[in-house]
Amino acid sequence: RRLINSIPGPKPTSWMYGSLVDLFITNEYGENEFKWQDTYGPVYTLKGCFGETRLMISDPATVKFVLNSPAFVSGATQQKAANALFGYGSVFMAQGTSALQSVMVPSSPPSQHPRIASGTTHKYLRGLMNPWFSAKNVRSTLPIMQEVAHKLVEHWEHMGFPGSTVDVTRSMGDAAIDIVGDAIFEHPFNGLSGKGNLSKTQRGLVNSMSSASRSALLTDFCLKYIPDFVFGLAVTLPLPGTQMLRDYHRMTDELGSTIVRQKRDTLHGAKDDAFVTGLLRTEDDPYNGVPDEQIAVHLRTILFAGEDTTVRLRVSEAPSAGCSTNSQRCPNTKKSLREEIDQVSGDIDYDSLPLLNAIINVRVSLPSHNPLTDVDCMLQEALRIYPALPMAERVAAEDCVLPLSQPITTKSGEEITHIPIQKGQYVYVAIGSYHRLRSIWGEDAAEFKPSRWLESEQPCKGTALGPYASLLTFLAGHGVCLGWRFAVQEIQVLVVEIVRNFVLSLPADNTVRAQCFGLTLVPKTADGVQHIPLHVEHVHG
Ligand code: HEM
Repeated sequence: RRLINSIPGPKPTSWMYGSLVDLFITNEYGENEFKWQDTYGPVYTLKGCFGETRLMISDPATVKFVLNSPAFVSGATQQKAANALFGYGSVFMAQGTSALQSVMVPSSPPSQHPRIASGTTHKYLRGLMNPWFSAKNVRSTLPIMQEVAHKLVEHWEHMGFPGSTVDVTRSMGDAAIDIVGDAIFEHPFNGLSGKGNLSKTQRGLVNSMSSASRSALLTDFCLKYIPDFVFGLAVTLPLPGTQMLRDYHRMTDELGSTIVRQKRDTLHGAKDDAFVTGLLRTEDDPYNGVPDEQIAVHLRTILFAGEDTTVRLRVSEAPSAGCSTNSQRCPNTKKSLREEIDQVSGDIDYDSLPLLNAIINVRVSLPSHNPLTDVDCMLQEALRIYPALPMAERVAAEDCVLPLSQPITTKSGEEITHIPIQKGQYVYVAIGSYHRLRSIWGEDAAEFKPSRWLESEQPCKGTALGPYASLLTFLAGHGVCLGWRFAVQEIQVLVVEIVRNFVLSLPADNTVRAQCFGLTLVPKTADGVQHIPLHVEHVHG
């Protein structure tokens, strides 16, 4: 621990909050974090609440180790929050060691469970879900996503969006929920039609958790010292926040039971390729899968993982896709992206649209003559610059040694090439900082520059860490996002449909900022309101 304390880092500005206020409560996400990286390099220390030392890492060798090593698990706070939000048994919290005892299904203790005995709960749950998220399966959901995208356009028309300035986040969230319902759970969640309360309740819950404040930082710190049973009792207190959580659980528990009942009724004991079927137990193999009542836990996990992250990303792209009025950022883009999309008709091969994918950083093989490469495209590289989760928190479950790809000079002038750390050490995997490392992404790493994805050389110089375009946006290693293919396809489909029909622009007097809290990026306007007001116009007048 002494060596950790000799690793340089920013001076704390408060004894109570350390540097966490400077990390999280800033006008724009990364305001201080990216400067710290420039000053101290890709591995530095940071003071948390009451003098606790945390490590910030963006060094690819260190990040790779942390994300792949079983020695690192989700932190206690994250696990408690996941327990409260999703319920015991979520794949998210199963990364933690304590989860291994608590997660799995009271009716089948791990010792009696052949598959769990040979691995961890986390691995087991991923094994149940992973097949559904294969490239082939995700591609088969394309028509469903396209149908929801058409409904979104109709909804905007019906609501009279064209000609006005509106917050589109709500309807984007409704569309994301409908896509999860129709494509993954084969059940209508009625977000866009307004007939269901699910997306409204979920939005309320997400918004209530997404505010950066000093008291939230303290709560976050204290949570890990609160025993599970006390936390469990606290969640039952009659407070507005906990009431909302209970309503959400009641609603999703009922929805989960309905989905299971309908699935069992249609299957009649047979099997199909559906996501839910992959989780269900059967009479022939009662120890495989999860009990019926746990489907609601996975429903909540997928709803949160698939709605919150994706909607925030898509909305941050929307102005640039339809072309922001910010001429410094994208003077030509509107025409070129629109042209690219207008040129295709019939069945779209989304992966073959260079500009569209440059926005979201898909690497594509370009045609020999690409009319768009000379376009000074300045669309946001949304996935790189605005990763929905710009930081992942992990804690060492045992003593271990972290590798470094470049040596660090300690405060005492000693050069070290690895860092021994003790059990209980908290680490932030700094995803947003990694995406701004000049050694990896070039001198212009901090710039919005989609054209980097249109050049013949890979923009990422170094070992690829994530599953997609060498980005860490979907993380990497054993906790890598299960739904990354699904998310990418969903973004492609919705952006294309929106750009085909509408021109979006940011109102001139309203700058949207991204603030980081609860570890996700939250878009806000200068007055602190969580929304993105966009001016919507029809494409053709
Ligand atoms: C742009 C959209 C998305 C982004 C940026 C994103 C990012 C991430 C990240 C960074 C993690 C790791 C979190 C951590 O361990 O701290 C994660 C996990 C996860 N994501 Fe995504 N995600 C997106 C969309 C989706 C979608 C659409 C789904 C499902 C339909 C999904 C399902 C999951 C699940 C189940 C996990 C937990 C994996 C595990 O713990 O093993 N995600 N995602």
